[in-house]
Amino acid sequence: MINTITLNPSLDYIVKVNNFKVDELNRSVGEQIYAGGKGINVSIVLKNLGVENTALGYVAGFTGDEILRQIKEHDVDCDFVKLENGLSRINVKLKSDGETEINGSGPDITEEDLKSLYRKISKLGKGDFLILSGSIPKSIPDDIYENIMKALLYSGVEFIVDATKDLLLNVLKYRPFLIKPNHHELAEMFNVEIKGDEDIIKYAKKLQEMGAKNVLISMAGDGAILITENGEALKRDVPKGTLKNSVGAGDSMVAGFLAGYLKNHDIKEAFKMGVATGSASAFSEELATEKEVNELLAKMN
Ligand SMILES: Nc1ncnc2c1ncn2[C@@H]1O[C@H](COP(=O)(O)OP(=O)(O)OP(=O)(O)O)[C@@H](O)[C@H]1O
Ligand SMILES: O=P(O)(O)OC[C@@]1(O)O[C@H](CO)[C@@H](O)[C@@H]1O
Repeated sequence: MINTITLNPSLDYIVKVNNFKVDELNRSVGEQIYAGGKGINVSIVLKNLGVENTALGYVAGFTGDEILRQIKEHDVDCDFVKLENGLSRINVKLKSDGETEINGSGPDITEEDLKSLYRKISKLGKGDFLILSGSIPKSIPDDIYENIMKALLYSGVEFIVDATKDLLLNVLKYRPFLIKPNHHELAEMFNVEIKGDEDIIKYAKKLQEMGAKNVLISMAGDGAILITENGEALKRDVPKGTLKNSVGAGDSMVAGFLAGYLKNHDIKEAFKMGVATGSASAFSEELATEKEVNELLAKMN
């Protein structure tokens, strides 16, 4: 069983504005609304790649209803805790000359809601993967990811964690199967300036020493570096293509990596599939489809 947890899902409101100007009325030239949040994106891409999985987390209000409707439209199983109050957030992704994002803070989650989530994950066991992705709402204690992993420590569940700063650093002792910070997040975690691949490898290896089994550092259009469980450092460039929408590229990479790994447990194939899937999403308005991923895979060595 593969499960994703999105503690703070969103509706991503993608709005395109030509020559956006602050302090003026801008009119959009295109708008889309997609269910988002990192774990949900991972779930949708896994499903697109033929990997059955269940999306877990919290939803609230009419925005939560729309998030669930869209997840079901993607044919992804879901088992969210529905909050009694508040609204799932709307995250604004403004596309003009560059990409500007405003992510909401999300609804309040009570002790009882937390217990409901723990009840759902208590059924997981050996051979299952649990993907913990994204930020956590302010009302949840910030050791939630490590507590979830601690609760499942002897269950045999493998964890994938895509989070930043302490949220990520604090789970390393529970030996996640995979972590995927981007190179900016890596620099931020060690409070250093990263000047090139050598620095990336050096600090990624530190994360491995702290407990992570496989460390995948994404670098947007510059590809990715993987430190495998046996300490090998691998680098991949991205395939050629035109950037259309990078929102969810990192989540797609995580989904692609896992889908690739599940085929025959070959970590190099997983890496290749991760890069192809991240790029396929970056080259598409929506999240990558299997066809788009296969087209890029065919172009990669
Ligand atoms: N401009 C791009 N061109 C080609 N591939 C890209 C581009 N941006 C992202 N990708 C692909 O997606 C992967 C993950 O991208 P990135 O490093 O931006 O992740 P991220 O910061 O977690 O992204 P996000 O938070 O937007 O989902 C990259 O390693 C690459 O394979
Ligand atoms: O606020 P978080 O949880 O860090 O990130 C949320 C988010 O930006 O991540 C996804 C892209 O990776 C989007 O679908 C979503 O809006």
